[in-house]
Amino acid sequence: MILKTQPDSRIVCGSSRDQSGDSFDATVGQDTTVQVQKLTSSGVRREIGEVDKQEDQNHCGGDISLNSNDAATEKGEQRPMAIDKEKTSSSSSTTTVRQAINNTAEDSATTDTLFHPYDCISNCQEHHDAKRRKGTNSDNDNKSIGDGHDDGVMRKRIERLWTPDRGRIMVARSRIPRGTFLYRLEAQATVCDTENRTRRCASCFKRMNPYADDDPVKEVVEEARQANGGSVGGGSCVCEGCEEIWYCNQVCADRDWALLHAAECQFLKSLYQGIPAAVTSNKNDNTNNDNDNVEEGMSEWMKVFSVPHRNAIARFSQDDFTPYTQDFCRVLIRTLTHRFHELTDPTFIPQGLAPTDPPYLGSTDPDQPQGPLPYSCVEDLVANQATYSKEQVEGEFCDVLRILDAFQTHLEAYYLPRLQQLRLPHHRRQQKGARAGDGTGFGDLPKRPPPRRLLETELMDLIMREECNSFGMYEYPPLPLPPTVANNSKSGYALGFFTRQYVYGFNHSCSPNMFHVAHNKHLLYYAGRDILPGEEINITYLELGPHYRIPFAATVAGGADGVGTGVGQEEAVKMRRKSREAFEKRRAFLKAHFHFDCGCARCTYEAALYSSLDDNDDKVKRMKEEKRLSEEEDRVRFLREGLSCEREGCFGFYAPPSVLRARQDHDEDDRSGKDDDEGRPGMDVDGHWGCVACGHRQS
Ligand SMILES: C[S@@+](CC[C@H](N)C(=O)[O-])C[C@H]1O[C@@H](n2cnc3c(N)ncnc32)[C@H](O)[C@@H]1O
Repeated sequence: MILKTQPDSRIVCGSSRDQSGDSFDATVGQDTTVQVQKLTSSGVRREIGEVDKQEDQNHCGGDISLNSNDAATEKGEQRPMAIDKEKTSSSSSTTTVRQAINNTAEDSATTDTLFHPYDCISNCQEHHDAKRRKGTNSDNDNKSIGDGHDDGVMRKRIERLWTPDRGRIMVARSRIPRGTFLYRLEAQATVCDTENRTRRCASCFKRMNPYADDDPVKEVVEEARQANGGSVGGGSCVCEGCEEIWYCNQVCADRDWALLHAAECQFLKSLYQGIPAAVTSNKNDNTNNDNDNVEEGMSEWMKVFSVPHRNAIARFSQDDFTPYTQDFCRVLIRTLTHRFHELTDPTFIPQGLAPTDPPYLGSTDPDQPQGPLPYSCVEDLVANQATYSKEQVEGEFCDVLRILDAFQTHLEAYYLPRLQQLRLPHHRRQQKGARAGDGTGFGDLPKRPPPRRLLETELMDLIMREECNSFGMYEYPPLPLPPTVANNSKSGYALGFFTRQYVYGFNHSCSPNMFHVAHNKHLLYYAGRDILPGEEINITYLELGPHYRIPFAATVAGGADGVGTGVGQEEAVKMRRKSREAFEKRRAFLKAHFHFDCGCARCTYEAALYSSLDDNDDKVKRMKEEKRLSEEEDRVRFLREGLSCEREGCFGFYAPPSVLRARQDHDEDDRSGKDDDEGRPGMDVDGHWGCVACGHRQS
């Protein structure tokens, strides 16, 4: 593959835009109605379509100099005015955030007003289809998203409020019964993680030839799959262009090519396969130090990048990047590709869910594309700028920023001029020839101006937003746990950057009421227990399985002081210590990975618990306090245990039959539906909750 561009191509930077950050105006009315209005440059509430399009078409010349030292601090997040703290602070898992909500007619939940997800789906589907038939689907095009999502049924059931300590929160407006399968969601951009690039299809994310020969997991998985009558591998193929991205079959390869991969293919190739060292070392070195492995023109092409850009690219290819940073880069490359498509050729964006469609529209059909949302959605995400260390910003983030900036150059200089040719699948390109004037139509390209580039400050914001809003997609190893995963609860296979409000909108809780499980390229959401009107809806950002499944305090304080659980004092102290360690570990994990101090109900409760014990030196008093707290904790057993699978060694959690079925549907490998002694996931979905990992039924 030859990459050529004008040697004098310059990197063009965009017109500067208001970077002052989002601001909110939150007021609490007499009736305790909380209105959160976004006054923002990046546009959630406002009708931004026209404005942003216009802005994005403006671009001005000018060399970009990469100096991102101050990028992280450029955009300070303005915190909105605090709303009534009493109404928003949560003290228990069922805290009513907004009492007034309960009293309105539409919220007084009776059984028949409770929504069943499939009712919603069919209603929305009809609405959507009707619009399509009338050809009015485009009426969504310029609508803002965010609150714009809240149409129809969803608005009645879940709303978004603001709290000063945890930002936007999602609150149930009516009861959501335990087990309700709420929706199936696709990310803005998803990539198979580095380890799974050859195991999972980069388009549908189904498992292909699953494991390397020397991987001990292979045997276990293979056996289980064969027992289920599932097929393994077959028909997988690698992209002919970069030879880095794998697909389960040619259809997936062609689909991904047309949607995304054409834009990134050559760039990924240079990221993975490297560029000649001589080119990276001297900006002014115009000699062609062609390395045999480098295709003709490649080094010429790389000269459009500045030395820092080339060095960053070289670091990626020399494995100076951790696998996670590589994945992180690729997911952002895909996000930028979507933006580029949106701005150069909106008709090209597949007709998936419109921004204003409720996200569960696609629930019944996992093959229905949900499509990426407009880039303005990304600008609505939290970035937690102040929480990153200088080293991280100036090191890893800066490298990623340079790679993303180089990718923008690639899109302008290489991809845009060849847009139509490149979108043809490889084999069709060969047939068509696709030369200008060859009569195929594919070579006659209209000249388009490149869309406005993202500035380096915007790129840095994007990187930070991805850090706070991406979710690992995990699969659960079958029992018995193979040695490689014995100490590792679950193994990630993909990284998804979620911009849909109904994913990123949910805050974390260490005692969640909503659960999600990854299935191929989707996340499936369901209510883990009854969610009451006014209750905040939370998911968990971390593994709440065995690592945190600790004995609850009723047993902890039992035995010796007469609570009667049979646990001796020594044992009780040990358990208490374990419980405290788990608390500290969780908080440290959330701080390190998601950049916030957890303020969930469970952490608030436990923090108070441990500090009251610390303060209490008197032994008798302390034991009394422990007993009191233990009894209290007993009531919140669920908070500790969640839905963790009870089976020894299993890291899964229980899901309702509808979710198990959804995982099974369209999963060719599991189609046989055979039951298996080891309880493979989704094998038995006859009305019982089962573990997503081992299939064990909840007792
Ligand atoms: C995926 S976003 C969730 C939505 C977010 N509240 C918003 O306003 O966009 C994740 C961010 O929400 C905040 N957050 C989520 N759960 C939290 C919790 N339990 N305690 C404090 N902050 C939390 C943190 O700033 C975190 O980085």
